[in-house]
Amino acid sequence: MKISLIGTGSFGTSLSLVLADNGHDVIIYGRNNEVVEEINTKHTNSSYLKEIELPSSIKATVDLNEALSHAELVVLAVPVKAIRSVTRDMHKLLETLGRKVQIVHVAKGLELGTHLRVSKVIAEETTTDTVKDISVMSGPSHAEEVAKRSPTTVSVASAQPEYAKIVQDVFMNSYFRVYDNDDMVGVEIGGALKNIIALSIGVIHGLGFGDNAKAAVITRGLQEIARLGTRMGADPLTFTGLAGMGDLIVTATSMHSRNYRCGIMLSEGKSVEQAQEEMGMVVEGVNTTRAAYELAAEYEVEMPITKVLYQFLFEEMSEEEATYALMLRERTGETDKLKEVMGKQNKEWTRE
Ligand SMILES: NC(=O)C1=CN([C@@H]2O[C@H](COP(=O)(O)OP(=O)(O)OC[C@H]3O[C@@H](n4cnc5c(N)ncnc54)[C@H](O)[C@@H]3O)[C@@H](O)[C@H]2O)C=CC1
Ligand SMILES: O=C(CO)COP(=O)(O)O
Repeated sequence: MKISLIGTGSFGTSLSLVLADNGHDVIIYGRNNEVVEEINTKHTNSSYLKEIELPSSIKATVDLNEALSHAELVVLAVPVKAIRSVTRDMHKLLETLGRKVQIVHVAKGLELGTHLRVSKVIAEETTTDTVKDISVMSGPSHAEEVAKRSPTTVSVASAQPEYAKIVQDVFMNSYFRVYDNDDMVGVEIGGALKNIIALSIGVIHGLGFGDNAKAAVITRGLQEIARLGTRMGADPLTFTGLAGMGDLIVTATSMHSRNYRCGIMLSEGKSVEQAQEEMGMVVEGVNTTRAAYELAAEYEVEMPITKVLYQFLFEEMSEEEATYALMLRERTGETDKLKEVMGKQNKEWTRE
């Protein structure tokens, strides 16, 4: 299949390798001339993936028009904050070209201000004249390990299940396994909100807290992800899967994770801006903490870890105050609030 990847960062590049391994005709669009030149001439992308040799069949371009002229399937691998402008540009070009494509996005976050899931942002900026379907692919998949062809599993969800199957077919191979899932809300919310918990775990790791504290934040974090997600229409079961627990484990326990590493830097007294600058790659958890904090208020869902991280990041709450705020909360049952949300939904979870 002719596939265009948008974004020559860590994940876009590693996915281009999977697709090239599967024999697809792959072009990758990036805005940075040097990176594009390096992919085309040296078959490496050393700014994002160290010591990885890319298949020489992968072509890169700085011309979005060229990338889209080629595509049947477009894989969107840019940070959440770039999704709206990139899809707006794509829509205009596709209209001019008279072309219609399938989109699968891999971005993990919520849009600031609107609090929208990424598929909703894409839908707002495109029409059925230019886009056949929008899918999301998400799960425990550090770019560094995918690029080393280390066994990886992810989920794909789509509003129209037949399109999820196309994504599954295109990506699946002996080291990259794709499960389809019919819960788009859950897959997107799991991927977005795990970054909040990974950032929190980075902070508590940096502060020297122990494994008990980490397990507590991971587990209670998953409960609050499931509460907000279920309230938004997700299937609670999705959060026990790859896009939920799976991605939470991989991000909250690994030095590959930019969110986890950003948390450690914050615990060392660096500012959010310093940490992001030093990372040189996207840390989605910062904006997503703000969006999820606001969304939780909108949906009237309790999210204590998100709230405390929000106050720590944006309102100068100290680590000590943050710890007390969590540990000394009013006593509560372990699963009561999730059950309450599930009861309130009082309807079948929705595909969209
Ligand atoms: N790195 C990973 O292991 C994984 C990342 N993701 C998600 O994929 C998304 C992208 O992440 P990474 O590739 O890791 O980020 P990255 O920071 O490594 O690369 C981002 C790329 O997007 C490009 N970009 C930014 N704005 C752009 C624009 N307006 N037009 C064109 N290109 C633009 C940057 O130049 C850069 O090449 C994020 O939402 C992330 O959460 C998902 C799964 C795994
Ligand atoms: O989502 C990821 C792995 O599944 C990568 O997480 P980070 O963005 O924290 O690096």
